[in-house]
Parts: sequence; structure tokens; C-alpha cells
Amino acid sequence: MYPSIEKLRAIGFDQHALQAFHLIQSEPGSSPLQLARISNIQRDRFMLHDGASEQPAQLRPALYHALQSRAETLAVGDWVLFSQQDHAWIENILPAKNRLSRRNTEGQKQALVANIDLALLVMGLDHDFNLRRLDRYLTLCIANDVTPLLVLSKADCSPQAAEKMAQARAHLPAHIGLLALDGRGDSAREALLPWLAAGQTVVLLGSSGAGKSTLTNTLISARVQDTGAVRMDDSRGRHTTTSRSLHLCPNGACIIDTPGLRTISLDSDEAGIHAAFADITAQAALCRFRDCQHQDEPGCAVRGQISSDRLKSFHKLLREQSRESQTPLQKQAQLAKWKIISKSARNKRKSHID
Ligand SMILES: Nc1nc2c(ncn2[C@@H]2O[C@H](COP(=O)(O)OP(=O)(O)OP(=O)(O)O)[C@@H](O)[C@H]2O)c(=O)[nH]1
Ligand SMILES: [Zn+2]
Repeated sequence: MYPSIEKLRAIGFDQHALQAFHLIQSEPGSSPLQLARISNIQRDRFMLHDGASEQPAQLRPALYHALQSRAETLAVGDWVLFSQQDHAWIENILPAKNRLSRRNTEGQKQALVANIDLALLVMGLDHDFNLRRLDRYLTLCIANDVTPLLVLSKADCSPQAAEKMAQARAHLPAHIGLLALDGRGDSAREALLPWLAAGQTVVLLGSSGAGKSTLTNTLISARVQDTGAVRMDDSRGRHTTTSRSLHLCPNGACIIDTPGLRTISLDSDEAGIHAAFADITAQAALCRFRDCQHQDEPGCAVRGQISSDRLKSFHKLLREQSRESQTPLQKQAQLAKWKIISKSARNKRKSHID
């Protein structure tokens, strides 16, 4: 069945999705299926949106096993093909334009959202403000070809709003946009309007209590997402949003609100991290030494140009990535090496004391 493009456009159907659809449809033996977008996932319960309405669906076991063997998971924003029998069955998934994923505590890849055009990185101008954490979110986006925009919320109630905004501006590469706003008011909708083109899919990311659901409600002009009061002592939220969900904005963009992430362990390769820190990589080309670590080497072109926090983020993410990319054997070897080093250091100390 050919999809009703007009209807699907309302939920972000674009050229990429159309191409992916043709590719899957032209596979020999493929039976006619219907197209929809995953709008919500709660454990193993999926909601599908076809541009006009939503319905619950189940994952066909064959697809579940195929995804497992590729270590993939479905995410809100994925385009899928489903069959309609007693209820909807998800039969296939269209290759995504991009996916934002993280590693869970067991080190497995977990997709957060898929097919995203713009990520609003929502950070409160209260105790939530943290530039090192921001670097993680930026890397998550840039390494996956998603445009980030920093949205500093609670501008109305932070006495240091202007100061923190200047800090963020100095920290961020120049091409990354930044806005400070009160997420509850109409002014927030106006400030974000130029960023929300019709047919675009926008995701809101940030810690719990940062104001993502508040902003979602403002943008869709309705109270759909529950918002929760933040604890006064540390500005932490209470994890009010429990699942990712897709909403339609009156101007034609669609918005995915996400629950606050406690930690984001990145799932990027080294090239992705370098892309996210292109400002450092470009400056590093001007350092006197090719292997400059930008610490205390003479003739370093990075120190002084790039904030030390950003440099620390860069080194930390590269270290994490190199640990993650090791095979179990390499990890064992590394551990054994450290054991020898620390044993010899202990022995040295002992002989010193003796
Ligand atoms: N004054 C002010 N309060 C805000 C603003 N944005 C959010 N809040 C308040 O902050 C609290 C938390 O906001 P939420 O929108 O629930 O935060 P969230 O990021 O969705 O949190 P989770 O759903 O837990 O991930 C609520 O009490 C909001 O009213 C803002 O710009 N100004
Ligand atoms: Zn250097």
C-alpha cells in the first residue's frame, strides 16, 4: 500500500524516510504493509502514529530476534511497517536517518530516539547548569549528525542568568546556537519558532527537572506532559516523565519529550568525538608538537583558546571511548598491566619505608 504522504508529513515523514520505505518495499516477497511512526514505548508496549491517530502494537517475535542479533533496539521516532490483524503487529523497521543511543550500565547500546532533525539541550540556569555535562550531550548529537541547540531554561528565576549565559557562550563552539528563556511563557514559543520548521522532528534532552516537559507543553500549547516541582535544595527533578513520547506542534514540527537522563555513557567512536570537538582539533593543528596533549607543552595553540573545562571533557570522553572499545581480552591485559604497575609501586614504597 502506498502511504498517504500528506498525513504522514504531519509526523515528520521526509525524503529519507520515503527512500528507506521504497528500499524495503522493493525487497522481493515483501507483502503490503502499512507505515507508521513509533510515538511511545513503555517496556514492550509500543504506540504507533499514522499521522491521524495512534494505536497500540506488538513487536513480531521474528523482528525482535533479528534486532537482538544486531544488538539494536527500537526507539521513539523510528518508522516501522506493520500488519493489521486482530491488532497491529510491527513487522519491519526502516533504516533510520540517525539514532541517538547511549550505553546502559551493562555496556549495551540503547537507542533513545531516532530520525531527529534538531535536539534542544535543555539545561536549567539553576543548580542544573553544568558545562561538562553539556559537552556530553553535544557529543551525543554531533557524533550522530543531529543539530544541537542549547536552551537555558528558568531564565526568569536565576539571578546569575546573564553571567551563566556568557559562560556558556564562551564554552560553546561559535556555530552552536544558544537561547535563555522562561519555558512556561508564550515568549519561549516565539523564541523557538524560527527553529521549529514544519515536518521537522525535534527532541528535548536534559536532566530531570530541567524543564523539558514544561517547554513541550508550551510548544504544543497543551498540557499533555506532566510537569513536576523541583526540589529546592539541589534543583533536581523527580523524574516526572517516564517514557519518550512524540507530540505534534501547531506549526507542523513534531516534538519528542524524553525522561531526564541520570547518566549518559556515550556510544560514539573516536571520529564522532573528534567531530564534536572540531574546534579543539582545528586549533591542535597549530600546536608546535604533533602529539601535543595541550597540557604544559610549549607552543600549544589550544590552551588559552579553548576553555579548560571543554578540554577536560574532550580528554575524558576519549578515555571512556578507548576503554569501551577494548575487547574483553584487551581489558584483561590492561588490568593485569595495572596490577603489575601498582604492585611494583607498592613494593617501592615498602622498600623506602624499610
Ligand atoms: N520559573 C520557571 N520554572 C520552570 C521553568 N521550566 C520549568 N520550570 C519548573 O521546573 C519544574 C520541573 O519542570 P519539568 O518540565 O517537569 O522538568 P522535566 O525536565 O520535564 O523533568 P523530568 O520529566 O523529570 O525529566 C516544574 O515545576 C516547572 O514548573 C522555567 O523556565 N521557569
Ligand atoms: Zn597543544
